[in-house]
Amino acid sequence: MSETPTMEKHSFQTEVKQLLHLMVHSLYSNKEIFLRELISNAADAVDKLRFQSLDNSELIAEDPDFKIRITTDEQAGTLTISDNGIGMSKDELIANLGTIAKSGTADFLSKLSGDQKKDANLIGQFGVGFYSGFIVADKMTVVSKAAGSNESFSWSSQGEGEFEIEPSDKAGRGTDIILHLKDSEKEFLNDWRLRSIIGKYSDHISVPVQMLKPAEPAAEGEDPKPSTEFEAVNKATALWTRSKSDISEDEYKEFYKHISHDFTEPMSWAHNKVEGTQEYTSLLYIPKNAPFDLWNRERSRGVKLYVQRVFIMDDAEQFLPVYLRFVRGVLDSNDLPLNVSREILQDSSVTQSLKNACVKRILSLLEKTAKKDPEAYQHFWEQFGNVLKEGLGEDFSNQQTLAGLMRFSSTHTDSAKQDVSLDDYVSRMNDGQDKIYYITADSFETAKNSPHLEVFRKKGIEVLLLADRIDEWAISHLSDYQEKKLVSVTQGDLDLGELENQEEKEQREQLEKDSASLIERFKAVLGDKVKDVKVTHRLTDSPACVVSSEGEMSAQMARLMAAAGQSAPEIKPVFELNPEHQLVQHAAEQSDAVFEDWAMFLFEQALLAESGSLNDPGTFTKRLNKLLLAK
Ligand SMILES: Nc1ncnc2c1ncn2[C@@H]1O[C@H](COP(=O)(O)OP(=O)(O)OP(=O)(O)O)[C@@H](O)[C@H]1O
Repeated sequence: MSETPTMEKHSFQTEVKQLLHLMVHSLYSNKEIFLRELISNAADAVDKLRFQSLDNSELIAEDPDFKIRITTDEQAGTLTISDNGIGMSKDELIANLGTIAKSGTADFLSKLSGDQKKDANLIGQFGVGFYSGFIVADKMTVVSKAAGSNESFSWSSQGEGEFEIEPSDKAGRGTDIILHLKDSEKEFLNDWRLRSIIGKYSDHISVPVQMLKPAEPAAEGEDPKPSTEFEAVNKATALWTRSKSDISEDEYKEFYKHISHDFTEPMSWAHNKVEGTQEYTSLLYIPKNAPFDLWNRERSRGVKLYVQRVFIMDDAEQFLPVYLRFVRGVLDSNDLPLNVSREILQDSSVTQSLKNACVKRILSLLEKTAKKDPEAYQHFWEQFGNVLKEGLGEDFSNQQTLAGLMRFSSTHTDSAKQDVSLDDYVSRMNDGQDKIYYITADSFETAKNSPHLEVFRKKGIEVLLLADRIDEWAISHLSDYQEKKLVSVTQGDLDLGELENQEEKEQREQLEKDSASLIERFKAVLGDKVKDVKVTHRLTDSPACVVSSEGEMSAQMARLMAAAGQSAPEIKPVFELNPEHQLVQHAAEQSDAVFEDWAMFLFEQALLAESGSLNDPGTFTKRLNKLLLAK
């Protein structure tokens, strides 16, 4: 007995519902992009089947010519995008067209403010994809038959809460996307309008996109006969295979949108054909804006891999390091086998040398942009700088190039904007200065106002102000730049070398001698709370500060580890005292009992300035009040 065909109703995942709603409203002014997205999906489906058919030619035996067809039905008010690609099973229809797999989506959507919800660029970050059909359609039907299967299914929805799925009787493999156009969107039935959109968005797709030939002009007294023959309306050559000089900027931009599903234009790209011992073509793009899930080091990344023009896989991450996870592009190799798998890629020496080449191209593209268009580079830095910083610790062979691409805040402007390069810094170094000084802190304000900077400010020595979470880790991997050591101003003994003159050195030594007994008094009170107590050379206006010892983990790093739930070693600071400061002199005049309060107070105050918090703020406040009231 044959089973009765049954219709099932399913609900969209909550995120899909939210996204659908936002998309229809925010992208309305760019509504024609739905066609680009659906043709793009159709081309991907063809690419996937072409790849599978390398192993199993049976899959395409009955219909070997890949194509995408766009047809309209004026009376029904429908526009259909058909492909003879890989198709979808019932389960795939439910999973692919009912959920969004990207992690972090719900979180991202819930954080959007009212204005952001209307921002096409933000919504566009998602890769608008299939759901964009609902911008112009009040109902979508998807009829699909997976390659190699006898069953086909029809999925349909009005783009609200639910979709329906039922068996269907589609003849050949592949997918038909049928858009039931809204009354206001009937312009998309117009042959000329469709051809112009396809020309604009889909020329570079290697699969032919076909439409019916225009009707033959009728002989006198007869009705024009509608054509039944199809013709390709796009160029149908893969963009990267064409020569650079034949490709317009707009074509490059459109191709980026096709491969990235990004709604905005790329910042820049590098297209290279390489012949010789290795033969490959790479077309790599740097996006303009960061996707919402850039922070996620596990997000899908990498390039689209082709071997001899045949699509092999999406997101081939072997060709780009994690710190370049924002790069999109295509790599077409002549040296890899067609049956290459992710496992083979992992161990292949071809992969390694292609990866090195891709990294070099991206870094030199960034260098070029930084030089030629500092404003664009600044925007890039604000979007991707923190990801690029990961490279300092992960890619030692390109570390110096990466360091040159970094941008920092510094005491030169005291602005939170990160626009100082190490080259800028080096070019401004004082006579006799042989080190690059930096400070790391939890926030820009803490860094900027840190007492550790006093002597540097007094002497006009620039210090880089580092306050991003990753900075401490990243900078700890960079020991020097252009043979200049990078030195933290909160770590180790401060040695200003030639920046200090003979007279200053002598004064300092004298002060150290004169303060020996005071230092001992402080040591007696602070005991094992500190590693040591010393006379400072860093401070001019503050009474005291804490520093960490050279070679030891910095306090900032220990805090980051603790915040990340890791066990960090207990770090005892070195307490540095400014004996010339009035408060320290006042403390020195007190009896031992009162001096104890002063010593503790000065110590805790220094901790506070350095870290922004104290373990026991209550006792600190009580002590402070007591000292304020003391006669
Ligand atoms: N014509 C088609 N043939 C086969 N599968 C398709 C087709 N259109 C869509 N799909 C499947 O549905 C999935 C979801 O499509 P959708 O356009 O929403 O997102 P996407 O293409 O994966 O990525 P993005 O969100 O970046 O656009 C695709 O990944 C694909 O598996």
